[in-house]
Amino acid sequence: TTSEFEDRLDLWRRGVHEPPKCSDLTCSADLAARAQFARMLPVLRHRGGSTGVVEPRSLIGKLGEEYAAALALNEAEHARDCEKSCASFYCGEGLPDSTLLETREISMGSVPPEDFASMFHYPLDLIKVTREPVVSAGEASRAVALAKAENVDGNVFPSGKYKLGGDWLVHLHGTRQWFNHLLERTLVRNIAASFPEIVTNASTLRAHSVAMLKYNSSHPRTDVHVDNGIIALTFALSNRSNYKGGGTYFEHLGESNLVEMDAGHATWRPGSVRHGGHRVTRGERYIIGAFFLLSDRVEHVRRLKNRGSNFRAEGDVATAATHFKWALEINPKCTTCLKDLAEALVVNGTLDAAEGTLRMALDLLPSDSDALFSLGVLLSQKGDHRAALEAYRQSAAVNPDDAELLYNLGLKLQQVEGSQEEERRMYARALEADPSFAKAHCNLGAAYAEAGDDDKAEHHLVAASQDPSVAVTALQNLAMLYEKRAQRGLAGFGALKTREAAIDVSTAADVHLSNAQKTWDHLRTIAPPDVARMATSKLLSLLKTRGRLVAIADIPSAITILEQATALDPSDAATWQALARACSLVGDNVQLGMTRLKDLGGFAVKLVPWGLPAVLFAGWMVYPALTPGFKQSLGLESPPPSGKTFEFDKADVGEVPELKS
Ligand SMILES: O=C(O)CCC(=O)C(=O)O
Ligand SMILES: [Fe+2]
Repeated sequence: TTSEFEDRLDLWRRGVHEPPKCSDLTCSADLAARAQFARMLPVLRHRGGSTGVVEPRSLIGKLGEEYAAALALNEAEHARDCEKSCASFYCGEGLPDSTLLETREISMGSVPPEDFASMFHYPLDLIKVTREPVVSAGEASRAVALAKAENVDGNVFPSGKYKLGGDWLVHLHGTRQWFNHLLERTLVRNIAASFPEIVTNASTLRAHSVAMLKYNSSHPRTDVHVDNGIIALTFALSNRSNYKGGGTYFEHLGESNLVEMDAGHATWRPGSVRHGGHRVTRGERYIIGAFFLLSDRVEHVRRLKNRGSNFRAEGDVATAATHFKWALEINPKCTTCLKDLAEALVVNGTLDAAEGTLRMALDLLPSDSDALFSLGVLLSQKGDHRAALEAYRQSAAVNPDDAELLYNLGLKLQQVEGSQEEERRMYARALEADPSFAKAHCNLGAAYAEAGDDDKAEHHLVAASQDPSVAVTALQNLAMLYEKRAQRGLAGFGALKTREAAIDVSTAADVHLSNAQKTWDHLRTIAPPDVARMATSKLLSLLKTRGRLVAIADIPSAITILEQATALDPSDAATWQALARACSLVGDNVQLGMTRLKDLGGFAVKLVPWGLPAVLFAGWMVYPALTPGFKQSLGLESPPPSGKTFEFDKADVGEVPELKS
């Protein structure tokens, strides 16, 4: 029927070339899978999508001398990179008798390659996956062994915010030799044959940025990203039985369409398709990733964009934006250029223009989780929190275990919907994705503290306090948490009838107060001046409370504590008074207490109302003196003053603010 035909056509355009097998039971499942393919829409909308692409040199008249100079710089860089490639990697036509491998083809989605876009045509079935292995599994495993002998595992390899094991092949001499043979034997001719639109001759391929990468459960995945070359290769070296998870993830295809390859298989594709190494949960997965240049074609779009990013990194936003605009003049559908430009516009404060630019990127590539994330950040900055929440939600639907995204989503859920449980769930998911994510620890700790789950709150706040980026907020929350615990322990203290009971309760509460003291003290040493001042005043009031509380069981310790308080603030009369009382009780020797107090200096004489005979205070400290006045005089009728309001603070760490590209 027509609708079946359309379904199949949709699937085919998405690279699913074999129609779903339709027995009664599986048919509905296939349709459900197809429903997931709503990302298909832009392919239809942007059919014939390379319209507007312009030959770079033809723009010199319009864009002027600086642009012409930038193109010349691109050409010089390109020539240098090609030369460098041939110094390390095979440059030649490949063996003439190497047979062409059979591949299956998958659509790269709605947006053609960023460079030479007009040369490609829909359905853009440009992701090639081998149907037969390029080398045997045995040879692949020997290559890994060779690289291991060359210490490939000794290095950490960053991919955005994630890390993998692995190393560049230029550092692994033997492995590089093996790879070069492979280029010569099969890869060069096969890759060249896959892209007749742009590869004039197999000898124009120039490999660069070639690395062996290792995934395992501690280094599980890459960011979703684009590769830095017109053509990219992923070569699988481990059998699928060696690991769980893994595979190459293409964002426009979704998690249910991973490209999974056994050892010896490979995929090659345009570098600009958004993809990543999918999460490995067990075992080890080795691959080689390689990018290719074409010696007779300069990738002006990619090079302008990269140079713009370099200017951006140096803080020159205006020049960066000019480069992104130039790249967009050549190819208006360069989505990474649009995202980079949006970021530059945000820095310039032109938020509406930035939003328009981001929405153009999303119109071309609605499944771009980074563009959705950036839109969320942008809308949040514009104060449209509900729309920001929606953008984060959409981003999470595409990229469900991105730590920063889940974290921002958690914040926004709480802010917009007041949903504390959902908020905690998102922070917890962010920490599953990245257990060392300090902001998520900080806010999850605060969220648990708000919910009254003290143990979990303490665990996460302690973890966050180790990281300088959030330590100030985390320590503040942690100190308040300890005070809150002490305060809870002291509830009903005023009604206790025996000294023993009072000692039990106060000793238990003092564990928390002593933790709070250490925490405020730590905070004082690391915080900026205004927070340090606040921490000092908190510490002071805490010491006064502790002094009174500890005095019930242990007056000499109370004296030490109160002395610390007077040292912190010698102008506080009440502290001197409490110290005088405590001193006067040491060994029931009022005289000693008086002497001690005088020794402490002129302040005491000035501030303590000596009209009251110290001897009268003697009775105060001996619990129980059962009159309410007695307890009041200790300041223990009500909970400790330093912890009356608990507003756990998340605002300081805020949303992750960077727009991504
Ligand atoms: O591990 C994969 O499958 C993808 C790795 C990757 O991003 C690449 O080879 O460029
Ligand atoms: Fe990649």
